[in-house]
Amino acid sequence: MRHRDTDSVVLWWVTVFGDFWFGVSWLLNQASKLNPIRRVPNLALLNQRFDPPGNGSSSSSSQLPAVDVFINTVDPVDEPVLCTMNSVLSILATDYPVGRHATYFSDDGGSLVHYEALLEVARFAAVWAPFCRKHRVEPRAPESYFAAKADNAGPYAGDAPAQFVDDRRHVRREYEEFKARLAALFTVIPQRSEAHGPDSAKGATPTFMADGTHWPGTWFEPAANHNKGQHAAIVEVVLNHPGDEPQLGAPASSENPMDLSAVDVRLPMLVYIAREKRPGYDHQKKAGAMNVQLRVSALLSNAPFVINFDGDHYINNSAAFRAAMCFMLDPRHGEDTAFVQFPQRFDDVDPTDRYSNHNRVFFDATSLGLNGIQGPSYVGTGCMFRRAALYGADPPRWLPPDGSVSKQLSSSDNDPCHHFGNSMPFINSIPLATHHERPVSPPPASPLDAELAAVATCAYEDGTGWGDCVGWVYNIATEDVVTGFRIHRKGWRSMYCATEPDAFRGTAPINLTERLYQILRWSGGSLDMFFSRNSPLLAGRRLHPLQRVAYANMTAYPISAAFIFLYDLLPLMWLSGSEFYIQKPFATYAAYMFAGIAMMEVSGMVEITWAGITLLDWCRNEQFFMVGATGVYPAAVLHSLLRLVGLKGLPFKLTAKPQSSGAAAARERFAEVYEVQWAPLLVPTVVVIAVNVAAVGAALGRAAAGGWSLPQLAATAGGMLFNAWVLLLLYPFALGIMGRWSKRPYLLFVLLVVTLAAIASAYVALLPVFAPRSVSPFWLGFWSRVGSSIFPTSWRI
Ligand SMILES: O=c1ccn([C@@H]2O[C@H](COP(=O)(O)OP(=O)(O)O[C@H]3O[C@H](CO)[C@@H](O)[C@H](O)[C@H]3O)[C@@H](O)[C@H]2O)c(=O)[nH]1
Ligand SMILES: [Mn+2]
Repeated sequence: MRHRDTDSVVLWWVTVFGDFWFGVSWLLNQASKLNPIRRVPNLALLNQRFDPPGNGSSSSSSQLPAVDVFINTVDPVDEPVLCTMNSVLSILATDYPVGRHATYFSDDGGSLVHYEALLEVARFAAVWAPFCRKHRVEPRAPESYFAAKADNAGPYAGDAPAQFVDDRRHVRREYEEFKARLAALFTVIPQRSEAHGPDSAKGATPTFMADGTHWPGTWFEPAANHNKGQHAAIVEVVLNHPGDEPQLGAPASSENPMDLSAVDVRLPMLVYIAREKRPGYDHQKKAGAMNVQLRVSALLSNAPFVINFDGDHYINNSAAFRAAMCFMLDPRHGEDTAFVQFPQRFDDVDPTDRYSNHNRVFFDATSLGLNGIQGPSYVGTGCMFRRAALYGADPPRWLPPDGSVSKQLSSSDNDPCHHFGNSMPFINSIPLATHHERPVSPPPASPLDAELAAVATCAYEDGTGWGDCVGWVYNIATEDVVTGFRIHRKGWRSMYCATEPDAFRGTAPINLTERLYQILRWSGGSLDMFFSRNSPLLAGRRLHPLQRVAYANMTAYPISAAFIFLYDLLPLMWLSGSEFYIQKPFATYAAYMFAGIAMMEVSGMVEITWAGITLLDWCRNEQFFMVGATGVYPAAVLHSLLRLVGLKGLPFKLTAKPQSSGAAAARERFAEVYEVQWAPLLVPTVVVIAVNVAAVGAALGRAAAGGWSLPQLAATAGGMLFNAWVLLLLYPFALGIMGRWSKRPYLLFVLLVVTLAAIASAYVALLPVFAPRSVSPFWLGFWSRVGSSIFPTSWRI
């Protein structure tokens, strides 16, 4: 490399360094894809060994280990209660031995609506779960089940085809009534409280439960000790442990037209939890909620396995728990497997997936690459854990020959990581949680109410290892990636499990601004992790070297954006009109560059073809990375810098959920795609678009004014390719800020042409004033944008 111009030496270094960084990240990115592995669970073998046929899900002789299911929500309105309750129903009806799974519902809003909705769920599930078992219907979330077209339903799989149509009609009616009762909760509860009248002593209107007592959680009219950030801990068992013996239902009768005489009608255990909230405490959002679930469930059912998902995700394939068990119980790697991650799949994403919500490249290619190393990262939902691994145990393969996981966890040395808090029943439960052969705990003999509330208080975790080396990790926006990492660095492995049909499905933000806030949280959290004690660079030797590389890439990727952003703004210099000189790329350089681009594109193609992803998915991924890189990732870098100097960083918010209640049916589908919500986060990308459009317009003007020789024109055209490329990558963003107009995308092109013409003529008019004699720094863009335009990303965007 030769460089003769001293004027632009700083820029020269920036681009050299930037391109070097892109090259290195590309190479590192490839490193984690060297050994992609797709593993398929063998359900037949699992059932044969642990749940012999003939017994079905009603078996009491099943040897399948117990599972505690965690589900989280915050607010019955922001996260529509119907959607959340559908998730709960899909769990209660799932195909797993009824006595061997228990559901822990965490309500961070402390709302009576959620509690009473669960009571309604318990009532409706008495019809729904037996119906699903009898006719083996899928999916077992009623809203999705009834919404599916009959021709998508697949062949009938149950034992009573003759009764199916009648039963389905009956259950559908019941479901409609259930929905009406759910919707009514928002009026019934305030009316009930109104009827009781205000509490004269406190001067507030309490929210009353059906039995006439005060609800200990949040009140409709918040009062001291009864608002969202301040209320007592509540743990209520909604459905108790059903016992291990199957209970057949009643034959059809006039009251109950569904014949259940051959169906197990038990329902699995269901528990409502609202952890204590106190002002001044950092409640650690979802991670804090799940650590409470971990302790409460330990006291009640203490299953050796835990599966967690978000309130807006439901079980779409009721064999999901069994599929995960195939990996956990596998004699080859099973006992060293800490978690089994399923891909996240989404309903209700607009058909063209404008903002890459499906993240196909990450879920269908990258994750398989990781699966061939030490395993996929944890992505927050649809993941089954080994409880002992969450408690901070070492995997068996790293234990001394005479050690065992349970021995290690119960050794109470002074290690703060073995400090689980001071609940003796909890501490006693720890060694038991490692034996998965153990049948599920019977319901506790002595009343545990006080203990249950105690482990759900804020103060319980003070001075313990919770949030640090026990449970889900705190003080970070992406508790998921870092929690998975903490487990990997101990030497555990994880498994990736994609099933057909999808194991879980959920909702995703399809509005541009919401989506950008989501990736801001992810990228900011990831970068925080990179600069924290949990940095992949600081992990010990138990972390596989390639896994370390993958984690480094997965957490440091926002840094690349700093360069991309800069490159995208380079045309600005040329617009300034002052003299500027940059060396042209010489022929050999250009040849290498094009060969490099071709190689990267081809390897990308091979990758997506192997993974079975469509070209559109891939383009969306590239496009959305560029959208992120121009606004969100620089913001994430800023956030991390603020945190590094001890400031608070950016605030992160709950991802908005599609509001499916009420008039939704009448409303247009995917309406959120067309909503424009202005936010500062949008501005940098708008600037990049403006700069690139202006640069192209100015170049056209210059060409029209006859300011260039033919070779110069050709060179400019070459440089403009890259402006066009940037604009093409930002196309979804441009559609996003057009709002409803984006229903007619051709308008965007009309607008583009008009703008270009306007800028070109303005430039021609102004040319005599500024009279630049410069050589186009498109050259700069030309060679330095090599990296930015093709920098591939396969991380979660
Ligand atoms: O104080 C809180 C905040 C959130 N949540 C729950 O956490 C889940 C995820 O929150 P959401 O705002 O929906 O985030 P998403 O962007 O949809 O979540 C993705 O990204 C998160 C990491 O940032 C992961 O934890 C999630 O599993 C993953 O789906 C939801 O069920 C919430 O109810 C709580 O329980 N308490
Ligand atoms: Mn979500």
